[in-house]
Amino acid sequence: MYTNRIENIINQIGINECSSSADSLNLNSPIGEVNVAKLKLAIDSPEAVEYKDVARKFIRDNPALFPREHYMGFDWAGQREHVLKQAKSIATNGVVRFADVSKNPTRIVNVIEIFSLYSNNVSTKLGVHYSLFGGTVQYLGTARHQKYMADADRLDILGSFSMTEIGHGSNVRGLETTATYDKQTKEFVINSPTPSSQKFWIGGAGLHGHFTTVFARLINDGKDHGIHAFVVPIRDRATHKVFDGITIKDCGHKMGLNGVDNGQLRFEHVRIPRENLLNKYSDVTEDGVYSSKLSTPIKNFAATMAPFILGRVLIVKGASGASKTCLSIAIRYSFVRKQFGPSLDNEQVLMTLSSQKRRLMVPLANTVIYDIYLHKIIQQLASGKPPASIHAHASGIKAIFSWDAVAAMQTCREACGGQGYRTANLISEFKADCDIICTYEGDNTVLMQQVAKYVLGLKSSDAPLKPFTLDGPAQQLYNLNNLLALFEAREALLASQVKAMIKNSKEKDAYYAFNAIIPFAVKLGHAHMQKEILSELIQFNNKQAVNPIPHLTLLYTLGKIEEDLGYLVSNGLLSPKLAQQLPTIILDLCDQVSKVSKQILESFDIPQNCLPIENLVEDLY
Ligand SMILES: Cc1cc2nc3c(=O)[nH]c(=O)nc-3n(C[C@H](O)[C@H](O)[C@H](O)COP(=O)(O)OP(=O)(O)OC[C@H]3O[C@@H](n4cnc5c(N)ncnc54)[C@H](O)[C@@H]3O)c2cc1C
Repeated sequence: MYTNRIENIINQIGINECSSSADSLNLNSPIGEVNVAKLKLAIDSPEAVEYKDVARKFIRDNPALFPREHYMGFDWAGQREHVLKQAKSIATNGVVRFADVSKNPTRIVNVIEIFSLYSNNVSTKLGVHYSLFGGTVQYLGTARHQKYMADADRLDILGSFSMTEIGHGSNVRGLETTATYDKQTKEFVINSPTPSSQKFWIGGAGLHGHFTTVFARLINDGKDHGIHAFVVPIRDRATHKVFDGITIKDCGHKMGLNGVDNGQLRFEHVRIPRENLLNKYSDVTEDGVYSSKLSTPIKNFAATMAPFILGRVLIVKGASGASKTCLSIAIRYSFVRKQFGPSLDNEQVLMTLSSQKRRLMVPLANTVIYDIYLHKIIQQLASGKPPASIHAHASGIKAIFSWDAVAAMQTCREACGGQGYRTANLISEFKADCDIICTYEGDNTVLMQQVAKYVLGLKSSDAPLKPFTLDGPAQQLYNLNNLLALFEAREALLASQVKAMIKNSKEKDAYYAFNAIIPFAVKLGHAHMQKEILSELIQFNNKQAVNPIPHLTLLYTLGKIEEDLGYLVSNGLLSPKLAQQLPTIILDLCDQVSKVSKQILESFDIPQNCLPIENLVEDLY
């Protein structure tokens, strides 16, 4: 039935399956006509378009809840209350649902993307509750934990996720909070043994939360079994009073996301029932026998981190929504704002400037390409049996999309000149709210090392290097398969260089040997992700050539090659002659994409109330 629904949508829109291959796509010719409906379906994905449209409709139908002034009329406390009101209304109307976390992740991640077209405050408030709290309970819990779900679904109770401590952020294995089993009372005792073990930054716990999932070291009979997750009630549902033994402080005003209440939590010998251990993988019997389905504490730890995959996809969706709105604001402005021209009585709009096209079209291409790549990760997640690669690839796309999104928002701000700095024009709000996505749910620099370690662990990284140089006429740079071969050769070379550096390191200890080469590992992570994305996009374009996605794929790819020109040329992977031609090819592509950029923005189908009230320039013209 589900397949039929997708086929129906495809038939209605008339997507031409398998009409051409990336080889035969002539990317050295102008972009043909753009059909906005087809493009929307391709970017949103046939599986998700229906879900996204439900969320779009909800925003459009509720202008009082989603005013075009966003949070400008509120003080800090008022903003938090309004974000809670938005989240509750979304929940009670069934637009976001707990069951989707495990049964239909495609729905929840796409719905949340649409709310981030409006603001990352509301999408984060929802993401923390549904994906971090709900995901932990659903992925790590068992039938005995389902009792929380019905109330939590309607946001009658609010959940949070307590992993980070003041002393340990990225290094989760170093957490100090303890959960000691007391077999006399059949309870776990949750304790913050040191000042540095206080939970910090816990989203949703500062003001509103009733429950939190605490990540703590499970101690049984004096033995430390490593990090496990526990459901801990923190506030009384009826009185909202914080329970005895728990101290909660507000983390204070932040650079952004001030509609989300982040809290600091300290536990002093807080007792919870034995059953509150999320026991999908490990358990302690009533009489105190610990068992685990996983053979080692490291494997148990890895399983405990599983909910992060959904969380990371949600973060990327947040970056995607915010980027689309900011790009929409900046590009629309560039089509109306006039400045300079051949004469004073013939001033031209900003979008006629080659520099404006160059700055805005590359981020626009990146946003579309990352979005399409994400379809694959979401499908893997939704399959219920994701491949082993999903952890590395969800981490990798989270890191590169968030880095590029934050850079894109700065570009959008500058592209609008002084108007970009005006709060009412919203870019500053998105920019401040999104900055943190580079750090939370895994710091990007740390995540990219995980991608590198994944690549270094692949058998293919031991294969002998094949000589490779991309050379010849400029036409070579228009062929996506050539560019994929270039990306494959770069990844293989980097992997062999990183391996050699570690092997030949003067450091005896493996930790220090890796530490000495982290920047190269991060570079390898980028190289791998760029190759994966291009490979996926070639397959996508081969199946359905929807204008202008093949040209956007080329622009994304050439942009990434240009960012790494030094390495590619100095290592002989790209000829200096082709490297010289690259900037003009990119500029020409940006010019072409700018001509269809309004249709691309239309395909994002951003509800009007997500956008600034005056479209920046109506004041002026
Ligand atoms: C607004 C906000 C909301 C949050 N919400 C939550 C929440 O709901 N629940 C929760 O549990 N946590 C939450 N966090 C915490 C967040 O996940 C952590 O901030 C994050 O994991 C990074 O940890 P840290 O801040 O301690 O930075 P650190 O880990 O101390 O990192 C500091 C710097 O050192 C670098 N670094 C660290 N280790 C390495 C390494 N091995 N290699 C290279 N570089 C390294 C990092 O790149 C970074 O630049 C939130 C944080 C914020 C700011």
